[in-house]
Parts: sequence; structure tokens; C-alpha cells
Amino acid sequence: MDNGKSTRTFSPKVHLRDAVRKAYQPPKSLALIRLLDRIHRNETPGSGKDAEITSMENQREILKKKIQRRRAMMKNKLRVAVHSANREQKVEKICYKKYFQTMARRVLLLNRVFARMRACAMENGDHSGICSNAMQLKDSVQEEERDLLFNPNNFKCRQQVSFPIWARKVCKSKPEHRTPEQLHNIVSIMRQLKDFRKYSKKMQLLLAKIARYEGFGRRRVVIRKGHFGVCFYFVFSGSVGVVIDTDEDKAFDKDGRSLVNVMRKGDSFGEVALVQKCRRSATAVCMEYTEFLVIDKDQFYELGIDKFAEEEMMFRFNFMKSLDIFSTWKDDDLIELASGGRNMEYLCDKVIEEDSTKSEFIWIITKGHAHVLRLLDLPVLENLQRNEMFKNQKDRKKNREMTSAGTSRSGYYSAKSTDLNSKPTSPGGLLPGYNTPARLTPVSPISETTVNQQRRSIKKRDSNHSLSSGYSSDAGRTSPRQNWQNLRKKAIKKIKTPKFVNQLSEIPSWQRIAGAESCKGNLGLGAYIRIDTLGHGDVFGFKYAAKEENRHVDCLKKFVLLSAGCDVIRISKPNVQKMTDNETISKIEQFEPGYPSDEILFEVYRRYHDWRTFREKLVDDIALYQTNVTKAINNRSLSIPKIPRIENKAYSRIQSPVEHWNMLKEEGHLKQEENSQWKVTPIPSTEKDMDEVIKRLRAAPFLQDQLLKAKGSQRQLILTHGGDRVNRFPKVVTIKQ
Ligand SMILES: Nc1ncnc2c1ncn2[C@@H]1O[C@@H]2COP(=O)(O)O[C@H]2[C@H]1O
Repeated sequence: MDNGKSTRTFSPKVHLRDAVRKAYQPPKSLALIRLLDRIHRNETPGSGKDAEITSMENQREILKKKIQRRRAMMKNKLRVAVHSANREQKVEKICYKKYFQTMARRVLLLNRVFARMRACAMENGDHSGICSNAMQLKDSVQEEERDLLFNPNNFKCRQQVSFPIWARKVCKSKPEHRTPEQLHNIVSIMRQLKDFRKYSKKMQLLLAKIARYEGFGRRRVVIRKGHFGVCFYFVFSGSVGVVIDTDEDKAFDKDGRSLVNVMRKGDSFGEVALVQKCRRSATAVCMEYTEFLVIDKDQFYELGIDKFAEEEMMFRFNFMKSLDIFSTWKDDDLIELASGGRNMEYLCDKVIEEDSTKSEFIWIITKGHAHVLRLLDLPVLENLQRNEMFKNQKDRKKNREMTSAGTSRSGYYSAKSTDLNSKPTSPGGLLPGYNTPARLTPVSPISETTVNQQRRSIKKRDSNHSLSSGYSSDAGRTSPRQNWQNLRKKAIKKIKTPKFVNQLSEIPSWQRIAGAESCKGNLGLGAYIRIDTLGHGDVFGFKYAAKEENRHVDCLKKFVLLSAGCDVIRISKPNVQKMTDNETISKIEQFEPGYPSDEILFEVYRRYHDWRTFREKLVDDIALYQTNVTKAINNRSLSIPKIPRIENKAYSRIQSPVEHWNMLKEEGHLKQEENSQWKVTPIPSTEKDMDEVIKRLRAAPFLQDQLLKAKGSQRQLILTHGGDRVNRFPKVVTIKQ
């Protein structure tokens, strides 16, 4: 081994190369380093401490194997880790799946239970039994919990679903070639159509057996007026326009005035000519690509669909004939109206009509109830009240100054009619606790520009005054002029940043109003108020049948018709408009009274809201009082707390805005004037009244083992004579009478 050393000549180049190589050599295991060290020291293998190392070759082999083994171990460990991670993921997935499945099962079960309950209630004719009060529900849910409410609209399919290809094939084949399984599947698809669901299950199967599939493009005439009827149609997708004319082009007029009806998915048509055995009464044309399921005339009679359709039509005719409003109409007109109409069924909380101003239909309630709702734009109305307040402050100030400063200076402060709300206020002045005068005229929401105009005009007037009068105030003495300026500054400040303060947050009104104006219909903060409940025989939307110039003010306002579980007859508005005579119009005015203005509704809403807050506060105060009393009894250093004070406001025990409104009417505070506008007279707040309120509160049944639900706060508590109080406060609350 010496040779190696002796033969090796020193060369700086080689040395450098070795050094670089060494530096870049991968790290070696300790055994290898030791071995190399020994070799370097010229020790023969097999000599020295490690006797088991026989040769360098063997040693290398062993090391290689060791390294390989270690690598394999690492790989194995990695594999195990990956495997376990995958398994965890899988387990997680399975957990989610199971959770979803249980939830889905629960939802399905609940659905079935509710459907059964609804069906039972409907069978017994008790529509009210299945009505939940949607208003109350929406009202009582806190803002943060509102998202939790299940909104089916979020899950509605936004795209039109066309008839499946396999089903098309089946419906194009001959009826005798259709298998029971195929029929069953077709029935389940066709059950999406509400007009199809009306038939019995047996009839549905028969219809599935004979239905033929057709698809027509835009402008294709399906039925032409005056032709003989040969088919009856269900619309599966797309839309069909109906015009009472032979010319189908009228359906595509830009103004759309000739269109008497638009049939969409779920509607059926073409039964009139088949039932009455006459020619087609209207032209039906495709407004877009539309798919139909067609029943031929012979089968239509064979299955007895004609009898079914006739029965429905006769029901509509007889029902409308029984109504006072149609008593002067000719039978032919009524038959025409009934044949274009439809019988519909709405479950509770379904929106029947979203926007009364855009509606194409008039609705007659035949069974159950429906609510008329009005959406209040709270920031706008709040602002209106503020402006009214500002004006009243100004008026009061003016009156005071007139009496104090004499009549000579009064000219300065007489505001010309530059104010936004120069309309007369109610003779009674302000309502107790609200500083809001009752207003008689319907008011349109004020815009930012109007307020800016007002500010500008005030500025202008002010500068004119200062120029012309040259009035200067003495130091240390506030003149009436200064007073007015201070007042104006305060008021303008108020206008600059008016805020709608609700329980949860402060929302700047201007932004909201600007937002509401820029994107119409998208209100900043609104509240639906139920203003009417329609029952058997009531008609919604008849006011629109009058000519535009004769229409009621309410026709400009948007109302929502919400089902509380009802059956309705839907008739097309253009048909009614065509047939309505003057006598009917005068009847409409008589039968459909005007609804109160938004301000009155807002006032009712505020009172209701205040009552709720008051009730909650009262409950809190009592609870706090009780705890403090117990504390004071236990700890003598504490003073006995004062009995909670009831605010000096005339409250009554009300349940909802509508009840409050009815109560106001009953007590004579709310009256309808001759011009069919509503007027609120203020409720006097006197000592006597206060006694009355306290008496009412004390004698209220909720003090006698009744459950008082503080709506809105989701808090429930029981106030009893020495009984328990449920919820947050652990202490017992006793109220002495
Ligand atoms: N407002 C309407 N007036 C008349 N027919 C209508 C109206 N709305 C829909 N239709 C349907 O249009 C069809 C035209 O043919 P039919 O007369 O056989 O039956 C008619 C009704 O089914």
C-alpha cells in the first residue's frame, strides 16, 4: 500500500481538484468516513479495532446495503403517512356524506309531515290552520339570523329545463309501444307542470300514454283564431303569447297591448274550442322556442278532459256571477272571461303577485286568505319625518319669536314656501312621543337633489337677508336672528348626516336613498307591512281595470299579494279592461277602498316598533330591579333600588301593526275622510291616560301565569305571582299588583 503513497506526486492542480471534489462530495455516513480515514492512514483492513471488516469491498457493500435499507425504510414511512392521510380524508368524506344523508332524511321526513298536515287542513277546509304568520316570522327574526331562514328561491333553477331526449323518443313512439316503466318516468317529469298535477293519478298515467311531444320555434302559430280545434296543449318550456286576433304579428308589438295572456311552463291551453265545440277563440303563437305535450281531440274526449275543463270553467263563471261587482255583466262577457281564466291553488307564504303595478292578471279569492303587503322604504320615510320635525321646530321658534320680539321683525323669519314639506299638518299638531304630525296627503319620497335645492334656497335667502337687513348681533346677547341661524345650522347639520338608527346599526340614509334611486326597486332598508287580508270573494287588482286617467292613486303604488293558503281565480287584466263599464268602475271604488298613505303606515310601524322596544325594556328593568333588590337584601351596604319607571307614553297592548291600525280605527283616532284618504288624530297623553296604561299593564293577562313573548329578541319569560322566570335571568321575578 506504500506504492500508492510513494507514486503520488504533488501537483497543485490535482490537489485543487481533489479539494473541490471533496467539498462537493455528498455527506457520507460515519462508518464510511471512519473507513476512509483508516485507508488514508494506511491501515490494512482486518487489522485494528474493527476486526469484522475484512476488506474494503465488503465494507462498501455493507454500507450500500445499509443506505438502501434506510432509504427503503424512509420510503415505507412516507407511504404509510400518505396512506393514513388519505384514510383520514376518506373518513372525513364519509362523515360529511353521512351527515348530509341524515340531514336530507330529516328534511324529507319533515317535508312529508308538513305536506300531510297541509293536506289534512285543506281537506277540512281550514286554510287558516296551515297559515303561519309570515310577517310575524320575518319580523321576529334578528338580522343576523335572517340568513338562516330557508329561502326556496335561492334553490330555484334559473335555466329552463328542456324535455329529456329519452322522453322525447318515448313520446314520439306509438302509445301501445310505451312500457309501464317508461310511463311512470314520463309521469314524474310531467308532474312538474301545475296544470298536469290537477288530474288524478290514473288520469296522469293515461295522459302520459297518449301525450305527443312537439317543439316549435319563435313566431310559429300553434293555434289560429277561427280555426277548428284539434288539439289540447301543455307548455313544457318556453312561452306562448295569446292575442284575440287572427294576425299573430300583434303578439310581437313593442307596446304589447294586444297580448291578452302569456302561457309559460306548466300552463295548458286550447281547451275552449274543444269544450264548447266551437272555433278557436284566440291566436296562440310561440314567443321563443317552445316545447309542448299535445293531446289529440279524440283522446281529449275519450279521457273526459273536456268534462274536467268544463267543470272548471263553469265554476269560474258561477263564482264570478255570484259576485256583486260582476252583477251587471252580460253572461257572454262572463263566459269569455271565465274561459280565459284559470283556477289556481297557492300554499301558505307563496307570493301570488310580486308587483301589482306590473301585473297582467286580476285575482279573485275563492277559498282561504291572502295578504296584501306594502314595502316601506324606511330611510326615506324616516327622513321625511325628520324634515317635518325640522319644519315644526322652525314654526314653533317663529311663533315664540313673534310673541317675544313683536311683529316688527317677524318679516325676517317668515319662511317662504321653500320647505320641502309645505303641506298642511294635522290640526292636532304632534303625536305624543313622536313629534310627527299626521299627514293627509300621499307623499312621494324626497330625493337628495330636492334637499340640496332646499339647502341652496335657504342659503340664498339667508344671504339676501343679511345684505338687506344689515342686522348685527350685540356681543353676549343672542338675537332672534342668531337663534334662527343656530337653529338653521343645527337643522342643516341634521340634514347633512341623517341616520336611520335601528337596533343593530346606524345606516346613513343618503347613501341608502341614493342607492335606492340609482337602482330602482333595490331599497336600502325596508319593512313589509300587511295592510289588508283578502278572503272569499275579494278581488285584487280590479282598480287597474279603470282607464288610466280615472285610476286610483293606489294604482301607482306597488303592492304584493302573499298567499296565506288560498284558492284563486286568475283572470287576464286586458280582457277585464276591455269589458269594464262605468257602473263597474264606480263599484270598484266602493268595493276596493284606498289604502292608507305610506306615512301613516310608517307611523303604525314605528308605534309597533316602539311598543316592542318598550316591552323588552320593561321586562329588562323589572328583572334588573328584582336582582338588585335581592342583592340589597343580602348586602346591607347597598341601597334599595328605585322601582322601574314606566315611560310617559301612551301604549296599548298590541300584537301587530294591523291590530294597532284596527285599534286606532276602533278608538276613532284613525278615520277615512270623504276623499277616501286616511287621517290620524293624535292620542292625548294625559295623567288619566297614563293611569289607564299602567292599569292595563298591571291587569294584563301576562302577569297571571301567562307566557309573554318579547318578540324580536327571541326571549321568552314567564312572569308569575311568585313563580319562575325562564331564561337569561336566574332570579325569580314577582310583580305586586
Ligand atoms: N285571455 C284569453 N282569452 C281567450 N283565450 C285564452 C286566453 N288566455 C288563454 N287562452 C287560450 O287560448 C286558446 C285559443 O284556443 P281555444 O279557444 O281553444 O282556447 C283558448 C284558451 O285556452
